[in-house]
Amino acid sequence: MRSNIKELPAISINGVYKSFGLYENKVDALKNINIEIAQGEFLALCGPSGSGKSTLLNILSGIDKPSEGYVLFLNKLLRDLPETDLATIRSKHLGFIFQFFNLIPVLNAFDNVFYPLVLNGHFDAKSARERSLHFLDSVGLADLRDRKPGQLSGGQQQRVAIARALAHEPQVVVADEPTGNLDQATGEAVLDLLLKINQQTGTTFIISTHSTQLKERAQRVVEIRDGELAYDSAQ
Ligand SMILES: Nc1ncnc2c1ncn2[C@@H]1O[C@H](COP(=O)(O)OP(=O)(O)OP(=O)(O)O)[C@@H](O)[C@H]1O
Repeated sequence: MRSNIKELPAISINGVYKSFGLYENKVDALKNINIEIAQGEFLALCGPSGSGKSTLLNILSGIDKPSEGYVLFLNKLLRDLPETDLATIRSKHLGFIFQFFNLIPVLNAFDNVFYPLVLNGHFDAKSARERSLHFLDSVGLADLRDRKPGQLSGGQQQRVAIARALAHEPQVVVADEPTGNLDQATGEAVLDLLLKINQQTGTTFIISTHSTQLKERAQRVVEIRDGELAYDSAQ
């Protein structure tokens, strides 16, 4: 059963259009996007500001719905799922990493990883504690687990966010500009970490980015311009 699941594409995006607003305010953010993403891929999603990258990430992770077309996530048709099922998919199979880390400032590093695990209802406190320690250790932050985000550097905060995104061992990690708020050296270290995790665990990564380094090192590069697929290194 598990081996069949492994052979399915992680995500299949089919004829996706997305518009915002109406009449003279209408913005066509995505136009006929077709992308199949295999499990284990490390994909950089590129394009100028406003080209539609965040819109596409929101649609492929079931946060937003396409105006037309459909997305299969691990062979499930997101369009037809009720919000409770979408929430379950997000909490079990997806991890999110953001440009501004989105850590909870009053919680220390450990609790920023631990609480989402407990609250998503898939782990009891004991296994959530073990997972939190394990994943903080794997991003090199076990010793700093008692520090709050304000007592950590940008790179360290992003490592906490990566541990949080990975701690439930999702099949797919979606990252929106994960190195966009980091200096070049720190951004490169975070990229090294993401590539290492991808190679060690086979987790699929879909990363929107303006970073040349990330584009150069990604297994696959997809570029969107004005809402259209302009380039796909896999084609
Ligand atoms: N909720 C919304 N309402 C109206 N327009 C929107 C909305 N979200 C996005 N847009 C528009 O859709 C287009 C694509 O935006 P999107 O945020 O996906 O671009 P992006 O490539 O992620 O940009 P950036 O690199 O600056 O983050 C833009 O013209 C944007 O203004």
